[in-house]
Amino acid sequence: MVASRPAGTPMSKIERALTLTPGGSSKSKEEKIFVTVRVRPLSKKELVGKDQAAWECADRQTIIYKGPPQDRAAPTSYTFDKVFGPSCQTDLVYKDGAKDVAMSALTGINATIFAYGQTSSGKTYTMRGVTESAVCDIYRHMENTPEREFVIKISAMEIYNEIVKDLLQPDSGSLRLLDDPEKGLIVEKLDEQIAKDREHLRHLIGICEEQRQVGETALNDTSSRSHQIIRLTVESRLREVSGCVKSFVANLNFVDLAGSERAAQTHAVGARLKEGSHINRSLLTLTKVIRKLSSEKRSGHIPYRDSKLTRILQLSLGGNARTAIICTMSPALTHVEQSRNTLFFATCAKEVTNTAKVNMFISDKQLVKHLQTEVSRLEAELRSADRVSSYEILIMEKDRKITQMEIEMEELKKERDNACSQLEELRKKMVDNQCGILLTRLKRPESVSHFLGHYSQVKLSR
Ligand SMILES: Nc1ncnc2c1ncn2[C@@H]1O[C@H](COP(=O)(O)OP(=O)(O)OP(=O)(O)O)[C@@H](O)[C@H]1O
Repeated sequence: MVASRPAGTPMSKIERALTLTPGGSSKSKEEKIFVTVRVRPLSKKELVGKDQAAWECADRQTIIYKGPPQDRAAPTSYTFDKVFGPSCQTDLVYKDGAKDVAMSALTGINATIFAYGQTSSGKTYTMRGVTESAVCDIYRHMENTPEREFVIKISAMEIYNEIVKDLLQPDSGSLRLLDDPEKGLIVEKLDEQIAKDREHLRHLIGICEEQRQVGETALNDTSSRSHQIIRLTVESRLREVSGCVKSFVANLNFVDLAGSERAAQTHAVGARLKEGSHINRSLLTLTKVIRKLSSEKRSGHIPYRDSKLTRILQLSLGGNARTAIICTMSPALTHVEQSRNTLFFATCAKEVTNTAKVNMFISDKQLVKHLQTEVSRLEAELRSADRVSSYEILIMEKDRKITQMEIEMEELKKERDNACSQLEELRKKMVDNQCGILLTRLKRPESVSHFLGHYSQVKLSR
């Protein structure tokens, strides 16, 4: 069975793909997107402006509005898989909100961690920590699993004004998205590098972050103006196995989205305003996709193709991946409208179901080796089959001869029986003839004594 390659994996050595569970059957697991909300502390600016904290985490899953009364229709309480308050460290956000999903990539399951929220709500702050922790855990797992050989590759892109750029090769210009019927979506010419070790991977991630478009807005001095996707491709296979070696291959995406706010709130003009419209187009499509996927009847057109962001992340939105979304928000009362938008997005996202599979691949090299072994085995089988069939022909020939002989014997028996009955008749006739002759003679008296002697002889002979 040939399966599609994880979307966006650059053209690599993997050409043929199997989508199988480790047990061998092709199974997929349905699972809702794991949605968490992180509320950051009030910022210096907010404190100076005497802003008020309008949100509180009531327990580990519920966030409640505790500001002055507002629109009656607006909910005052929201429930998610986890909520993290202002005092929560990123370590815990990672452990409870992303680790389980991220580590799936080590067993061949595509995984994506998103950060969604308005500008300055803490997306980049959160994603940096989450990525760092995930990298540590990946290398720890590799060290603790010596029986498997791992290869970690990294590629990274940003979507800025609906243009896809390579963060590892900033001079490569705008990259095209191609739809491959077998491999899924491909980001053409996207550079992919093999991480030699943990430090090298950290270094490459650092390069990506430096390259990202940032700008100053009214809400954030170093606001990320683009959507950033750092993609780790995790390949692994057992070191010592004979026969066909299947590898686990999965993508692990760390997605730091641009701010979800309205342009007016950032007082954007000129370039920032243009960015805002493009950012919002991508985020608007993301929201539409999430809303459509979360609706009860999921049928109908899902507008993945309306933005680059949703095309690239299609698998993570209702497809073959496990996904966690960390929604970040400011506790400030002044941002309550944006925070409610974020919570509405999070509410829809938690209704989206993904169907993740274990992705197993056989490289061309491995496949050729396996096929050669298989051909040799079949040839040997064929040779022994030849020997078996020559014996079978011999036995069939003998059987045929036996049947022929049986038929001949049957005919011979019949012939013998016929001959016997003819002989009997002949004898009868002979006796009758002799009796006739004797009766004629009996009419002459001199012959009586001769007849009696002869008659006793005939009787004796019968
Ligand atoms: N949980 C937190 N604890 C302490 N400081 C935080 C937290 N979250 C964010 N910050 C601080 O708030 C500021 C804005 O955060 P960050 O840049 O991560 O926001 P963002 O959502 O990525 O914004 P943008 O969309 O504009 O890029 C930064 O100075 C960051 O250090």
